[in-house]
This record gives sequence, structure tokens and C-alpha cells, in this order.
Amino acid sequence: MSIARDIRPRQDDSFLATSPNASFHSPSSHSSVLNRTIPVNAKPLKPFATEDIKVLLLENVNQTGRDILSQQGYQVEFLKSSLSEDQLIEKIRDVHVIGIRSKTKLTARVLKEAKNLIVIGCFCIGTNQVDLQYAADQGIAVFNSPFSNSRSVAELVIGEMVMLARQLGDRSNEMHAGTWNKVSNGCWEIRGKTIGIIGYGHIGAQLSVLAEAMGMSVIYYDVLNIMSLGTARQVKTLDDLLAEADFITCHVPEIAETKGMIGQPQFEKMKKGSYLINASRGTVVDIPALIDAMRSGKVAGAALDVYPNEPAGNGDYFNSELNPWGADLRSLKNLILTPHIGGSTEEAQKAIGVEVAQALVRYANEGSTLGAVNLPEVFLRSLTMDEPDHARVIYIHKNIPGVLRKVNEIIGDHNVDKQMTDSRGDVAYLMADISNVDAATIKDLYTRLESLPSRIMTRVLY
Ligand SMILES: NC(=O)c1ccc[n+]([C@@H]2O[C@H](COP(=O)([O-])OP(=O)(O)OC[C@H]3O[C@@H](n4cnc5c(N)ncnc54)[C@H](O)[C@@H]3O)[C@@H](O)[C@H]2O)c1
Ligand SMILES: O=C(O)CC[C@@H](O)C(=O)O
Repeated sequence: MSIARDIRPRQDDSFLATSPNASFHSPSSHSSVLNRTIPVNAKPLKPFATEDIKVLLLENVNQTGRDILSQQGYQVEFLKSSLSEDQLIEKIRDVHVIGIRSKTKLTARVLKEAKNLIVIGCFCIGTNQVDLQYAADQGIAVFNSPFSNSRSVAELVIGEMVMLARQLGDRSNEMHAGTWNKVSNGCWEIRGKTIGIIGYGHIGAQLSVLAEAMGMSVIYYDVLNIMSLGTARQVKTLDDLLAEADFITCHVPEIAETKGMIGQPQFEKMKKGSYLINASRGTVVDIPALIDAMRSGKVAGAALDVYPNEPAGNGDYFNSELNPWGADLRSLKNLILTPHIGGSTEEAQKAIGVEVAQALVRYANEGSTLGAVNLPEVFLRSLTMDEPDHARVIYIHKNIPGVLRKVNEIIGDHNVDKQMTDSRGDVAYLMADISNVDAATIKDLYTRLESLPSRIMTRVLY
């Protein structure tokens, strides 16, 4: 049994002094709910000695996040880069909380070994690097930061459009090599041009507003019907967008439908001399097809921030071993290559560090799944110091008929102050606050819930 799932009684009251911060600063729609319902005298709930909680943070997670987790008394191990699958399997075995960014692949093979893991924090927007369903089936919650770096990506794209339209990358490279090459041929203003945004979500919509302010016409394609901002216009098909846009920019998640979404047939449908930007995920654009389209002059310039294979850490790793077309790509003119830095600003990384670390603490200490991307969102107001003998039961279980009857047979002998349950697909999440319980009762509740066949994970916080 893992420490985090341990229900052993408190040795003393010392961990009451290390209260988790009860406030939640996420700008998400849930924040007002949380802020409203957390009383000043919230009772810290901890089922464990916090110093036993092991946290592994990879990929240079921001100091803000590291501080929040360390202040809880958790044991925090921090690495600057990612780990390979085999290295992760070794490391993850005794970890209760893991924090990653976009490079660390938490596959089913890795998660299978993570016997103590209760929660994953993706300190970024994308969650495609985690096997979300497998995690849910094991009762492991996954949190991310849905929009703390959206503005940073949108600003990068605006800058890149100007750079591509003016061939700034090439001019700068030439000057670095001592060459003065003053040209205007093929150089344009972006004012009056049309930007075609593929994926009008957080980033796409933010970009729409900025591009319009630069004097551009904005069209977008999205699988959802989304309200246009300003004078932007939604087009019906991707082909409509490709035929009309001067600058095409991708802001879709990596899912089966978006893999290879921009390939040779799509390049054929673009206007001659158009520009392509991809700061979403590397698999969205077929890079050999882009190389052909740039060599033929169909595409006048491109900016890539993401690649099908990216190195685990910084260094001279962006070579043909990593991606076979590397040398061909690097030989192209008017091509901006950046190392997945769309969201890499001080503002974004600090905000993400706070948001995700707070979600991890809230989940570990209080069981709230608000904002989880793979479990139903369940929240109960914090217990207060006026409720010293209350315990919070969390029962993550298979979503099959008859479970609640069995659970209520177990907790129904006690005074259930409040209870909430919800399901998402095959997994359901139940939280119940029970009053007037002693250590023996807590142990009994835990053991009986654990013995139910529907059990995925039981936690009792008190
Ligand atoms: N380069 C970076 O550093 C960086 C930073 C942040 C995010 N990202 C990537 O950008 C992606 C988009 O971010 P976001 O915050 O705007 O996401 P979002 O979820 O807010 O928006 C994505 C939009 O794409 C749409 N979409 C999904 N499938 C589509 C399809 N097949 N065709 C057209 N539209 C489709 C969705 O309906 C949604 O409106 C993220 O998933 C992430 O992978 C990259
Ligand atoms: O910081 C990262 O590694 C990922 C940034 C971005 O791709 C995201 O998904 O938020």
C-alpha cells in the first residue's frame, strides 16, 4: 500500500501546522467557486506524513511550482531534462506525484510500474504525452494548465508572421556572416493580408484579436462552431481556409484527427507564396511535404516550433538521427526553426508553476478533482477546524451498476455530512465527509471499501 493511500492514524498534530494553502489562484472558471467556499479556518486534511510524499519534477518545472510543493514538506526531486521510458520506469516506482512538461511520455508501460502514483501534473497545456485513459483506469488524476501560456504562443506567431513576410531570419543570418543584402523583392507588410487560423481555441482566439489589431483579415477553421471575435469569420472547411489565407497557422491538439492534417494535398490547395506556421504539435504537419512545398515555391516561408521527435533536454541533439529529414529542413531559406518555446516566457512559466502545483497539492491533500482532464470533476467544500473528528472518504471506482448501494452500506452506519459523486466514462469518483469518526473507524472504512470489487483506489483524508 502506498504512503499516500495509507490511512494510518496521526502520530501527533504536528502536520496541522503545515496547512496546505487553501486559496486557489487559477484563473479558471472554477476559481470563484473555490474561493467562495473555502472558509478561513479550513481544516488541513492529510492522510499521511507529508514529508513521506515523494514528488518527481522533470523538464525544468518553474521555481514557483517547486516552492509550492516544497513548502508542503513533500520530498521534491527536481531534474532539468526529461527521462527515457526505461529511466522513468526505474524512477517512478516510489513516486506519489509527478510533474512533467511536453517531452516526458507517461505511457501505459511506465504508468503500470507507478504503483504509488496518485496524481500527474502537466506543467503545460498539452496532455497528449500522457496515456490519459490508462491513468484514469488506475485512479491517477491528471492536471494541466489550460491557458497560462496561450498569450505567449499568440505573440510568438504575430512576431513570426512579420519575420517571414520580411525574410528577417535570412537577412539576420546573412549579416551574421558579414553579407549586406538589401532587398525588397518578396517582402511584404502583414497589414491587409489574411491569416487562416486552424483551431480557434484559447491560442487561436487570442491570436485572432492580435492579428486583427495588426490590420489583418482573420478567418478560422474549427471542428466546433465557435463565436467569432471582432470581425473574424469562421469558414466551413479546411480547404476553404487553405484557398483563402496568406498566413496559415495551426493551433489544434495532437489527436488522431490532427495527425498529418497539413500534408501534400493541403499544400496543393494553398495559395502560391503563402506562409505556414506550426506551434501546436510536431505531428500535425507532414515535414517532408513542407520541404517539397518550400522547394517548389508554393510556400514562401515557414516557422516551426514543434517536431515529431524532440530531444529530452538542451544540447546539440537536433540532428538527422532524431528526424531523418533534419538536414533537408535546415537547408531551406526563410524558415524559422525554434526549439518548442511557444510557451516559454517568464510570465507563462511562473503562472503555470503556481497553477499546476496548487492543483497537485489540492488533490493530494483534499481530494478535489476540479480541473482534472481525465477524471470527473468533484469538489466538496473544505472541512473546518470546527469539525475535528471528520474524515473525508475518497473512493475511485469502476462505473458499474450497484456500487453506490455497496458503498453506502459501508459509510451509511455513520453520519455522512455531505457526499458527491460523478462519473466520466468507465471511472467514477466519490467523496464523502463523515463526522464523529475515530482512528479505528477510519481504518475499518478504508479496509471495507478496499475490499469491494469495484475499487480502483481508496483514500481517507482526516
Ligand atoms: N508551442 C508551444 O509551446 C505550445 C504552447 C501551448 C500549446 N501548444 C499546443 O497548442 C495546442 C492548442 O492549444 P489551445 O490552448 O489553443 O487548445 P484549445 O483546446 O483551447 O483549442 C484547440 C482548438 O482546436 C480545435 N480542434 C480540435 N480538433 C480539430 C480539428 N481536427 N480541426 C480543427 N480544429 C480542431 C478545438 O475544437 C479547439 O477549439 C495545444 O493542444 C498544444 O498542443 C503548443
Ligand atoms: O513547456 C512545454 O514543454 C510545452 C509547451 C506547450 O507545448 C504546451 O503544451 O503547453
